[in-house]
Amino acid sequence: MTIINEQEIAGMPQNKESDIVLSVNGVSKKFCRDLKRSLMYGVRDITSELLGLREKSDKLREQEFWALNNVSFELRRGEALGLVGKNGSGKSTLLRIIAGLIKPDSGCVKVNGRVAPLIALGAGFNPILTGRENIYANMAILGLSKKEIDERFDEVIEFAEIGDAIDAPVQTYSSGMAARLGFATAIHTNPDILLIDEVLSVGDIRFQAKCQRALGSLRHKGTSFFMVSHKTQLILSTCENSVYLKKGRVISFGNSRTVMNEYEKDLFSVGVGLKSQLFFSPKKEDRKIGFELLYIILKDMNGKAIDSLVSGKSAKFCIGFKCYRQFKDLSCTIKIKQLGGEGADLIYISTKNSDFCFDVEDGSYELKLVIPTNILGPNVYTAFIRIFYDSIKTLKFVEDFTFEVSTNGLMGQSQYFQPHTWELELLKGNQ
Ligand SMILES: Nc1ncnc2c1ncn2[C@@H]1O[C@H](COP(=O)(O)OP(=O)(O)OP(=O)(O)O)[C@@H](O)[C@H]1O
Repeated sequence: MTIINEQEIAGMPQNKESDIVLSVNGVSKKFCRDLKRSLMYGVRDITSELLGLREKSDKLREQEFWALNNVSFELRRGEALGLVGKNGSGKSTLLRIIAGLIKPDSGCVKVNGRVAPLIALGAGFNPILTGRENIYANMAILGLSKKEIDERFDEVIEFAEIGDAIDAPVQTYSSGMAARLGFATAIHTNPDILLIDEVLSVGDIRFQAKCQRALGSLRHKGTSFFMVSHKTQLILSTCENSVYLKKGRVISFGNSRTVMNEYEKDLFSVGVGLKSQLFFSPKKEDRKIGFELLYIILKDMNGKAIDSLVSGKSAKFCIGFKCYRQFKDLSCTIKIKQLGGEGADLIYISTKNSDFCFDVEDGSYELKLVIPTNILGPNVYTAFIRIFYDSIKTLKFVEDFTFEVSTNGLMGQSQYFQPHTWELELLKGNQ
């Protein structure tokens, strides 16, 4: 595990015991892959616990695995801590343990204050109770008195914007409505710690913006966040520090930018290098519109597929597609930015800007963007590709074609490759 020097962490309060609102110490949790076996182990464990025979075991039984393995970190008052890791790395399990929904097999979680979970929104609701009843039940579980709930109730329903549905059973709600109510309930408990599991991707854009504002004002009041997100941008803009989990273990903990770099390098470098090839399986709707995107591949100038680009070298960005009818004025735009990088696109290329819009008939095609010199420095990049016709009608877009640019050793620390030649002239006056 890499722990980034605390002095390096910008804006992080100094390590005072009273500042720590959440401390996770050596937490491990095992699960069983086989349901029948899992039930059998469960019954055995409960029986031996009742008989006082159960010992905490650090051994795995058949089909068991560690979903979390000796996880430790701390969250300070007012801090936003990100939690990243590939699918299945144990993020939700960790949040569920912190929220007290499941027990760890070993280790402990110390919480100093009130924890409000925004986990699988709406999941905490009882479906047969009404929205109103669920607000009371949920807020009471989080430790609010009846009087406190009465005082906040109107604000909760105003925030949730679910109108008369407040007196209907939650099982009649759409997932968006349940999400609104879940969010409104959690933030109005004035939590010390908010556990957020990809919550901001739920609901329409206007509601997401409203959630962002509400979260901003909670942070001003000193609430600490522990948030899971697969969105690099969100983690970097919200969280000073992050935890990177891999197969249940903490790989690094500290400054978000450093942690995200490590995570993304792992995610996209897959050992020897990221294979920059995307193949798409045909979808029903593709046949309906008459356009099927087949693949996106990087190739060298001889047409051989390559895994990454090299700074200063030539390459082709190849997009394979199949048309089932005629399309006039087919166009493509490619926007490239550094993975996890903020701000504007580094490169924007459009067939329109090169007057290269074309008509296609029924058939298979490969559109090649020929790059005589790759100016990008060594790093991982992501491309947004859009294919459209008749100037504006989108046929397909691919949001995250990720590729790596490596160096042949000549680039050093340079961010871009400047195509160049050198000249030496002997000046006459010096003769
Ligand atoms: N109740 C359970 N019984 C058995 N295995 C489980 C259980 N809950 C989670 N797992 C397994 O534990 C591992 C960690 O799961 P978890 O949901 O915590 O991962 P995650 O990082 O949140 O994944 P994602 O990003 O896909 O949400 C996975 O292999 C998952 O299949």
